[in-house]
Amino acid sequence: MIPPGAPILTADAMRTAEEAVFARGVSQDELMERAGAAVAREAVRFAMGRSVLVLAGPGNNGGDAYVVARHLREAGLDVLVAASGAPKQGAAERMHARWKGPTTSLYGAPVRPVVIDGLFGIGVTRSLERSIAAVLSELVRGAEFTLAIDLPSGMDTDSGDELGAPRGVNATVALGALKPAHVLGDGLSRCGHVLLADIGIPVESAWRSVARPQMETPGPRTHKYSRGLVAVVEGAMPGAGRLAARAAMASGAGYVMLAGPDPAGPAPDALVRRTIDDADDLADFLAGDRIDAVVLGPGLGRDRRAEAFLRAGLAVDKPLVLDGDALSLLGTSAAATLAAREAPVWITPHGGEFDRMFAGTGSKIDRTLQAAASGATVVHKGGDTVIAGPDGRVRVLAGASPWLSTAGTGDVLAGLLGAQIGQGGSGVDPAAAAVWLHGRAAQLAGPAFFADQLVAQLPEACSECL
Ligand SMILES: NC(=O)C1=CN([C@@H]2O[C@H](COP(=O)(O)OP(=O)(O)OC[C@H]3O[C@@H](n4cnc5c(N)ncnc54)[C@H](O)[C@@H]3O)[C@@H](O)[C@H]2O)[C@H](O)CC1
Ligand SMILES: [K+]
Repeated sequence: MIPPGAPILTADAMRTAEEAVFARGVSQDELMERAGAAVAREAVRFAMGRSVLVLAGPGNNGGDAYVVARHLREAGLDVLVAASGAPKQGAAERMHARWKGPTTSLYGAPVRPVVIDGLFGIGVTRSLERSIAAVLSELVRGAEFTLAIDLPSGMDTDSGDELGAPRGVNATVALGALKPAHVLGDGLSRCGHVLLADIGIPVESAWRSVARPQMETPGPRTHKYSRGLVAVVEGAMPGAGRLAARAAMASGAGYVMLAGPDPAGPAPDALVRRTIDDADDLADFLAGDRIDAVVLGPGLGRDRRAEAFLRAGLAVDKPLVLDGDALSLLGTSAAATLAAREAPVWITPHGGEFDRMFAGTGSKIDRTLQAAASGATVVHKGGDTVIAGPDGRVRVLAGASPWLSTAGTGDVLAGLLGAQIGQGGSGVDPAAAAVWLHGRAAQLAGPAFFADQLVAQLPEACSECL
């Protein structure tokens, strides 16, 4: 679980926010006291009277750990601190001095049922030494419950890559804001439940975790066209287009049309079908006044006709979702092609498609932002779905159901996104709404579902947003 709608800050941005608080006259000691007290509140709840081992490192994460230890001891718990070298300066040294309970060295520490991990937080700059990683892992494995302060020790804060962090941390208290490591990559499995503690640091960020969207119940004057007409272009694999169309229908679109060479096959009667013979025909159809959004790519194919359909779609002056085969056809010229288009466009690549389209460096957030500089809003899918807009805004949905890894769920997302943009909205907002609905429908579908069953859960997911 990741707190929804929460700001995400890099390590540098967090330090800048922290500096601003110091500049207003709050001392480093005060901030560390707040951090330690916030973690201790959670730790007391989880410890339930069991004895606690607090791991304290050499920096400020260790400073927080000494504050936690003091509070837990005052709460009557049996607390032992295991230190990897005493902090030598600043607030951390003063918190160390205030600790009056027993201390042992990290290497001699006994296994205890509750572990508080305060070895390293956002200050990790390199992989943990093998001996430290090994003892940390052993203590966590031996514990019944482990709570990490800010981050599990041994995570790269900005990328979510593990640098020796243990497996098996049950919960992490993020201090002041989420960091990318709470929502990306290895962090998804290493942090456990993520709790966010407000320690009085005002944070501003264009990056946030995805929150439940607000949807509107149709009013008395609403009609099918005002709820958005979504045109889904069908291609070589008609089932994909039908899934996208049905997802749009089941998530609030007023009118959905399926257009292609042979738009037959099983689908609801409410789905309007339109036979399109060639790309010129498609261009004429898509130019129709009433169409609000176009979805192109699911099951499109990669032959010459598919290429011509893609060109026709790109030329249309309407909000456009490109998915699946359309992304493969864009290939390495994606950035240039998308930049040349003036009307809004969303692309929904999974990791493999993304890597074939864009180079880029840095974390998944950095790379997705670089791709969005093309002018497209990019929905970079995965266990950590990163949405980035050309305006620099980022939304991340972490920890969606792993059962989504089945054929057709991407087509469902493309259709959902078509319905969202057909109702207006620009950039990351409709994409975040579509991604939330997709993730929620997957939760509702439970295990071992297939894509059609995901569509069946969409009305229920929508009802939670009204
Ligand atoms: N977010 C806030 O505003 C607040 C954060 N607090 C806590 O402070 C830590 C960050 O503290 P910092 O001192 O910058 O870094 P760390 O404690 O994470 O570690 C620094 C320490 O460790 C050494 N080091 C780094 N990498 C390694 C390594 N691989 N192996 C061994 N040693 C390593 C480094 O040289 C330093 O000596 C943050 O996470 C919060 O927990 C505040 O207390 C409250 C405000
Ligand atoms: K830690």
